[in-house]
Amino acid sequence: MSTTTAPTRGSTTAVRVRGLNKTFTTGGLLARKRLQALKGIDLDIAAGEIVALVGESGSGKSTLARCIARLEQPDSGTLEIFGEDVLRTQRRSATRAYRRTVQMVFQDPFGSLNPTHRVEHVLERSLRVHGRAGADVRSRLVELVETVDLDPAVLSAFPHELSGGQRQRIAIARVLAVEPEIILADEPTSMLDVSVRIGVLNLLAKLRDEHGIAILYVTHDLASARYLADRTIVMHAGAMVEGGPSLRLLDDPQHPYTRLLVGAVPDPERTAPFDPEARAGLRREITDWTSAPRLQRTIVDPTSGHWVFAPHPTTTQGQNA
Ligand SMILES: Nc1ncnc2c1ncn2[C@@H]1O[C@H](COP(=O)(O)OP(=O)(O)OP(=O)(O)O)[C@@H](O)[C@H]1O
Repeated sequence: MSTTTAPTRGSTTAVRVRGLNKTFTTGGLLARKRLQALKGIDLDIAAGEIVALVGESGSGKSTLARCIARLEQPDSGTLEIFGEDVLRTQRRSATRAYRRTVQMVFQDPFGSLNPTHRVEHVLERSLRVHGRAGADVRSRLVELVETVDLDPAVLSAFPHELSGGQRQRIAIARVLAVEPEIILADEPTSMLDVSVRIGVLNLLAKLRDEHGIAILYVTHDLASARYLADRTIVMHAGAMVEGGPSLRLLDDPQHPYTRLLVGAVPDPERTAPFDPEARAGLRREITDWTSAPRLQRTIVDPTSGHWVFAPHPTTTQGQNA
């Protein structure tokens, strides 16, 4: 893709994940522990779509993004990028060719930019490394910083001379220099001041709308998922428990874990307070749901595609009455 052209992939599926599992082994010989970070993940992201992945810390969001970025190797499952089964066809993880299509934006705009180089150098290097620099490098650099809504004057600045929000925009410009079709944004605004977060979210929306980029947006922040993402998927303990169009899902959460997350968001319009007892009740319900003998993906609303991973009706009789 070019940063100036409209979407080219139409409604194609950019990312298709099926049955992805990932286990981490930690500790020494005598205290070895295995942790299943991802349990049978299925996920589709269309070109020109933003999907938010929400859930508490440790639920597996980053691990999933890193598996799609091929920074982690899953134990099993398939990962298709525009229909290509990449775990089979591209044995080596995260090759340069792969990174031309799939790019990751990280949380920390400080850590991701080399402090000793001017912005111009950082962006130019990305263009050259990925073979995207032509004779018109200078105009390409200007175009890149303008795409992320910065003034071309920033090209001569060092990272430390920029604000956090400007730095994250430069990190995104560097990603765009590669002309990716898929961006995995792992908490891209969590280290930024609240006042500049919305600008970065709007930039991601612009990349979806004007450039047709498929975006996986990993966040703790349900309000930003509601604002930005076409669909939201909730992860709990390595599994996807509920998903659907963001507004619908967050307005009518079904899974007790989603209800717990939604209930924890401050809401001046809520009449009843979200008290500790209600929270404890939801925690008990989560345990009942997740330990049910038979769980199934249940469609909540066929029109919107809102679904929840719920106990099979025949297994819940007598529970949670
Ligand atoms: N390299 C690793 N080695 C061992 N365990 C890991 C590794 N990476 C992640 N984990 C574990 O896998 C689980 C999922 O972690 P992950 O970072 O994906 O969660 P997360 O939902 O992204 O959390 P956060 O929002 O805090 O980033 C956690 O229990 C974490 O400790």
